[in-house]
Amino acid sequence: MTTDVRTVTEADFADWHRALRTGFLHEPVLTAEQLDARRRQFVEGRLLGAFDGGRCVATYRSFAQEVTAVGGAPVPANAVSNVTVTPTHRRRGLLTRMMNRDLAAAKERGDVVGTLIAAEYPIYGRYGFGPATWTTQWTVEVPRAGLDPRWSGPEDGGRIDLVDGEDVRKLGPELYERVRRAQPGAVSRDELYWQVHTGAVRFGTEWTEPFYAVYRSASGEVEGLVSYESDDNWHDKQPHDTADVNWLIAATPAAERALWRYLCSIDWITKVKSGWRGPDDLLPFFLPDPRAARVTEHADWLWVRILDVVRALEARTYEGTGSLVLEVVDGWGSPRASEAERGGGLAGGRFRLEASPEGASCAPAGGAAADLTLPVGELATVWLGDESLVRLAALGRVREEREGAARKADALFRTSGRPWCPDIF
Ligand SMILES: CC(=O)SCCNC(=O)CCNC(=O)[C@H](O)C(C)(C)COP(=O)(O)OP(=O)(O)OC[C@H]1O[C@@H](n2cnc3c(N)ncnc32)[C@H](O)[C@@H]1OP(=O)(O)O
Repeated sequence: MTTDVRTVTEADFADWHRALRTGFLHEPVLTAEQLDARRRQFVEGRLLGAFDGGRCVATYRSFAQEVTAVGGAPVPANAVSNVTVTPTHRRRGLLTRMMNRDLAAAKERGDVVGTLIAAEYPIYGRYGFGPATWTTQWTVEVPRAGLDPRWSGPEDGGRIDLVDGEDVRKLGPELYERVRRAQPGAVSRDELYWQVHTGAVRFGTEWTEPFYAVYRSASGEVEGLVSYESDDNWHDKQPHDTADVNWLIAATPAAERALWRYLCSIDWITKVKSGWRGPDDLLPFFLPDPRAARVTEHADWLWVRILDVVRALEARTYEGTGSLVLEVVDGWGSPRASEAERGGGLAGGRFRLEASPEGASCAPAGGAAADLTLPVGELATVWLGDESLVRLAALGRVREEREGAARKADALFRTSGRPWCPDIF
């Protein structure tokens, strides 16, 4: 019997969710209320499923998103999520079929990139995605940090107040818009994001009501928000509580400093777990002893798939000045996929990039000699400025066609701040 890959209708929704939960090894059945909450994510045509004898055995969802390019421009993205194949149907090419179909549709629609957060590193490179941002978690040993225990609020005239979820739904969206426009790699959030992350809409995962704190500057401007939980951990008649940060967003270093300082000042808290931060986060250096902040996790985070090289390269800014001819190789190599299914050539070609701090142009380079040859996934890896072409050349992942081209390209592509995506989706 053939397995049919097709778009999912409202009638398939419960079955599709059962397959999704099964693929992620979660309890397979959702309550009617949880299903209703999830219906808000339903967009006709953007959910795919594979069906075997009428039963859903694979899931895939994409949705419209914007990702911030270097310099702050929002770039239209096809965000990919909810990818699962039921264990009984794995390694028969179902993901490949869904991915090919969706990326071709995204290209057709005019999306510039695809984005996703990869569950496992080896899955998505074959489809032309590359890891474009990284993330780090720290655990701060508060007693070792060297902080003054008498601290009772920001010294800069700002203030910190505790608020509830409803306040966060009011204050968060505007603050986040400011944050994401200044943060390459950050992605857009819709209203549902704020509802889910403040417990107003429950998708079926466990919910513990967190604490929320807001930082306002001396002039009363909302500049930072944090959501955190604590574990009520006492032993030997001593508190050993951990403040576990769900998320912290700050539009200014002052807000960031004040919120971390606040978390490290809470009585009973001996550890602060930072949650997923950008790898060059300032947190350790807010502490008199930065070694009190130990890196506990470090991993690739946002993966990008370039769908339109010209628009992707023109959307970002460049700190250096120069001209480069790039041979971008596209097409992936699943031996089981037919040529039509592979979708190779979605974005490949030879392009000339002329860049300077004043602006950039990119156009097909015709027969001009290439400076660098690189797979489309490696272009994604350098697009947000986080990887070095010299390193990629040393690894044999890009090829210099002209000596010194990788160093020259680094001078254009690399950025002073590292990209970061605060979200998981
Ligand atoms: C954005 C997100 O949603 S991330 C979440 C991803 N989902 C999960 O991790 C849930 C558990 N895993 C799964 O459901 C499945 O294993 C999937 C979705 C990752 C892969 O689905 P499949 O249908 O088995 O993939 P498919 O058969 O199309 O595989 C294509 C190729 O990728 C390879 N591949 C697929 N998954 C993996 C993996 N986890 N690790 C290494 N290689 C993989 C296959 O071996 C195959 O290679 P080949 O063509 O050279 O033989």
